[in-house]
Amino acid sequence: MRLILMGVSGSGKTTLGEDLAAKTGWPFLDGDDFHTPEARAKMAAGLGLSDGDRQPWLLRLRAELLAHPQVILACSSLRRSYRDVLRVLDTRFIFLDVPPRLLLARLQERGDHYAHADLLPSQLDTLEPPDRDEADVMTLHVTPQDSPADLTRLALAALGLPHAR
Ligand SMILES: Nc1ncnc2c1ncn2[C@@H]1O[C@H](COP(=O)(O)OP(=O)(O)OP(=O)(O)O)[C@@H](O)[C@H]1O
Ligand SMILES: O=C(O)[C@H](O)[C@@H](O)[C@H](O)[C@H](O)CO
Repeated sequence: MRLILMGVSGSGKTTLGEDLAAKTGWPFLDGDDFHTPEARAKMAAGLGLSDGDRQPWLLRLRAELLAHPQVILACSSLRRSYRDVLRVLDTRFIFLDVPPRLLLARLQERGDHYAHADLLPSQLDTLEPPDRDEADVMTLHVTPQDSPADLTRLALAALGLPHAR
């Protein structure tokens, strides 16, 4: 399975991805590591990326997915058209749906990252939640009470994967 963790900045993709990778032994790729320096600088300045900025990045991530039949990828995948680029054989998505207030609190707390809270409005504007026909997307409605361990358990159960390696 190629598992893609989607959601806006601060939704917890990296946290969940690293935990799932530790549990499953599958490799973990973070979409953040594939941005160009220019794209990072733009986001660090609080400016959202355009479709044109994201296109080469999505194509790089698609190539990574094709090269890794069993992998966990953190990628915001905000628009339907972006998800369609990432849809290769045996792809599943988990959408981390987090209330904006919780996202804001997390991003204000997080220090060591180029994406700050000022990027959040453009992330939320760009987000297209999964359409009804996107049967390969499973949504996790995250509350402030859900610890990383809770979300890992829910994700593993939803995917039908064993809970421990
Ligand atoms: N379940 C959780 N409970 C509490 N805090 C969390 C949870 N998941 C993630 N966090 C915290 O929220 C912040 C954002 O998480 P993370 O970096 O994993 O998000 P992300 O979706 O990968 O963000 P980005 O796309 O900007 O890289 C981090 O400081 C992380 O420690
Ligand atoms: O599509 C996007 O705008 C980007 O993927 C962003 O979401 C960042 O990569 C990330 O979320 C911030 O670190």
